[in-house]
Amino acid sequence: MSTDRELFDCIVIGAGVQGSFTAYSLAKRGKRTLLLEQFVLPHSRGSSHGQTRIIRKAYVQEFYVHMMEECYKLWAEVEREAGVQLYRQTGLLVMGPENSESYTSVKNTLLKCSAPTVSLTRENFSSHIPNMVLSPGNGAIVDLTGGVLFADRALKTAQDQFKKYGGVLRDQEKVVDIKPGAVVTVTTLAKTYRARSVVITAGPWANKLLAPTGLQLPLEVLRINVCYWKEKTPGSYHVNNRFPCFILTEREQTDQQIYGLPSNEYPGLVKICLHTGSPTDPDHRDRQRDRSDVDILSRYVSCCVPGLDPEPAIVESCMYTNTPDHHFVLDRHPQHSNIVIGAGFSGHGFKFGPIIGKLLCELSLGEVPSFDLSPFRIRRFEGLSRSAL
Ligand SMILES: Cc1cc2nc3c(=O)[nH]c(=O)nc-3n(C[C@H](O)[C@H](O)[C@H](O)COP(=O)(O)OP(=O)(O)OC[C@H]3O[C@@H](n4cnc5c(N)ncnc54)[C@H](O)[C@@H]3O)c2cc1C
Ligand SMILES: O=C(O)[C@@H]1CCCC=N1
Repeated sequence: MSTDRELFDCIVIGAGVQGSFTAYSLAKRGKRTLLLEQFVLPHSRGSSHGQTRIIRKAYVQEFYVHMMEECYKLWAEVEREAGVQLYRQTGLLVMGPENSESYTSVKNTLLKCSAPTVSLTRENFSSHIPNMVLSPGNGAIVDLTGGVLFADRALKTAQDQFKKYGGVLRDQEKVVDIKPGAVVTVTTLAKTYRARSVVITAGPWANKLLAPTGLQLPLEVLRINVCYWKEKTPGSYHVNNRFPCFILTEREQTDQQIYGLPSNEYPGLVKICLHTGSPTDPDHRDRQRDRSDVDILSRYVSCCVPGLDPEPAIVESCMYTNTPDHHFVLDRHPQHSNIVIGAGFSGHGFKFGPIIGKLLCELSLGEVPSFDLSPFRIRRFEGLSRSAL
């Protein structure tokens, strides 16, 4: 096994959205950065593939709204820098039982943070949102900043800009060992590399990568069925027909959320998914075929999105990596401060890519992060994370 002679400032492991934006931030700041990816790029085996993701300010927690305030600016900066469009504003319709905690807390946070919104009534709902039914007892508010991120394009843009700033991207190089130290040694199936710091952004593989460093986080990997539903009348759910992204904060007194995006990637097909799935091993994702969520979605489509065929036309796979509280992990390794971890994005991390990249870059350079990271610390899992050291 050969050893690369260069000493990198930082090695980022995993070229999903978080690793790609971390590497981009480091290279933009002039740091010698190596980005390692186990698969040939682009690939559809992790969490960042697919053409679209929702971007929004609509959150229960104010800290996410404040992060997004900066993140919208960072998305616009990348768009300008690369000369590509990554965001399309559609508005995000938030619906939920009018007096429920899940709905009122999102609504109150949006209003408290002065995010631009429009509150809808039962009377004016259908004139604003065509072809959708507001369930009895549900309220509706539109987060006007909500919209679609062109995900595959965003990922490629982050990687291309990283390379433009002088970064080194090696795909098809699976990392098999990390040796902590003042200089960290990273071994792939092809080579050994050395760096002053390492950032682990390995998505569903985070715990496999952390094992040699003696740390295990309480992460649960879920396989998600990504369902696309056919319009009965072509174009009726297209953004050009004012159809927004939407989130239903809870369904029939369960804590399950349903979300959707206007037809875009497949002509005439609308993406509507359940915000949960079934436990899986990322190396054996396709072994398991639980479709109970598809039945739940079929019933929802029949009653509330009546202009769609209630059988999915396409079902694809993706993975979530969930923490117990569904908040991210953005922290230094408890025993090795030059190993930084970005993990547990819990099915809602894409929209934060540029700001997470900036924050992980700051952590890896030993700086005080420009945002309060206390909600994202590893020590909140005390008793749940395992350290072998
Ligand atoms: C169906 C679905 C819908 C979603 N919708 C939204 C949404 O609307 N809005 C939103 O904001 N977020 C959404 N998300 C969440 C978002 O996509 C994820 O939070 C985000 O993509 C996580 O990125 P990541 O970089 O952490 O992980 P990944 O994209 O999985 O990247 C990790 C990378 O590390 C690589 N890797 C792992 N192990 C190794 C190794 N040993 N050596 C080298 N490389 C390695 C992997 O191959 C992979 O490329 C959704 C997710 C899914 C699955
Ligand atoms: O993060 C998002 O916006 C989406 C939609 C709601 C559930 C999870 N992902």
